[in-house]
Amino acid sequence: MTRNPMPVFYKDWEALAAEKLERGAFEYIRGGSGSGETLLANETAFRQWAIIPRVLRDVSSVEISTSILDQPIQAPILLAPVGYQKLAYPQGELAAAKAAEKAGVPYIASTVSDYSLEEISEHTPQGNNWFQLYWSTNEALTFSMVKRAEQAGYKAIVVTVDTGVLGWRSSSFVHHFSPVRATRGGANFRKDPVFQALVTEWTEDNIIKEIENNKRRDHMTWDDILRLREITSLPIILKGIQHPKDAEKAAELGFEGIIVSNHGGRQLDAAISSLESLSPIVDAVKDRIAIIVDGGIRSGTDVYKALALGADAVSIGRPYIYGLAAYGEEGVVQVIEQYKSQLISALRLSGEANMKHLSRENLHRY
Ligand SMILES: Cc1cc2nc3c(=O)[nH]c(=O)nc-3n(C[C@H](O)[C@H](O)[C@H](O)COP(=O)(O)O)c2cc1C
Ligand SMILES: CCCCCCC(=O)C(=O)O
Repeated sequence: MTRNPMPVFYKDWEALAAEKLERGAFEYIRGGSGSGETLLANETAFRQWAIIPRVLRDVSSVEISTSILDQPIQAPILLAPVGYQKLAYPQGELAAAKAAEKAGVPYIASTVSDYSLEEISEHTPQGNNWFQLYWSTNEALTFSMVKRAEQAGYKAIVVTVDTGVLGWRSSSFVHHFSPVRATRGGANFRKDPVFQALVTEWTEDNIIKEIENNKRRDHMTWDDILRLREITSLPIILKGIQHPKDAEKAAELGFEGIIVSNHGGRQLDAAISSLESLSPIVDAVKDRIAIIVDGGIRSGTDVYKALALGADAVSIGRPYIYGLAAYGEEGVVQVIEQYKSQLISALRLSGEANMKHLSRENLHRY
């Protein structure tokens, strides 16, 4: 028997990433904001739910492929937008997006990617890529990025709405770490014609200064996002929804979906865990729009619990970045395949052949 050299558990992937990466980079990826309350709560919320197995049901065939935004996907799992992926691996976003393409799941490319949107899509001709938008201080730049995403074949725009100001990133203070400087990054900005016109002198310092000046708007409102509707026909997903009233508003305004997320515990420390946010949001929005949840999803059984509580799909951040740091594209494929087989196993062992039938009745709350 050949020994599988890849880790199996999240903690082991994390430990391997810690060995491979420079300390500041690893802590930037691993860390949360403040004292890490929400980071921890995201994971522990899953431990408060248990699966109640059913028996004597035919589970000889179990299907985990599904669709999201009318696109077929091989599992209800997406790769969350994570910026600066060269920190984890030299081929960064290219390797991660290729892994998503291979595994048949969507890849959400961040605004602050270390490869441009065009490079990512050229490397993944069969990929289901979505674009995550940080609303720039410069609206021409915002809309230019959206147009580039459309032209490069991206299938949805994910607007992150929880990052008007950056969370109190304690690990970055301790390690004095700047991800954009560490990767000499911002390739996606550098490729943008509106951005190019903003940089008067094309030096490294000026480029980074302009990225910092332009990457985030701190006074974005619902009206801004509604203007996006006028310039793109792509589905729009709002990422960073935690309150049922905001979910309700997103549905009323006709957005196609939301990502229930606290940014992996990196923004408001002491914010509610993602899983705890989910049920009230599902109740508020019912089946009107797609609901994706992220934060603390560390195995296929966590995916099962999120689906049973009403999510249509989940996205994962750190887990695949650790796979990327450990073994590049292959590591990311391995992480996704482990989630898939754990989900299949959980469905079989709990007597559920059809994951669409999962409901709160499958779960017990301690
Ligand atoms: C290193 C790192 C960088 C991230 N960069 C972005 C980003 O560029 N845009 C964004 O919307 N979210 C970003 N996120 C948040 C993720 O999209 C996602 O919400 C979070 O990682 C989910 O939690 P998990 O890591 O526990 O799975 C980032 C997260 C990490 C860990
Ligand atoms: C515009 C805000 C920059 C954030 C950089 C990436 C990110 O989201 C993170 O959590 O870190």
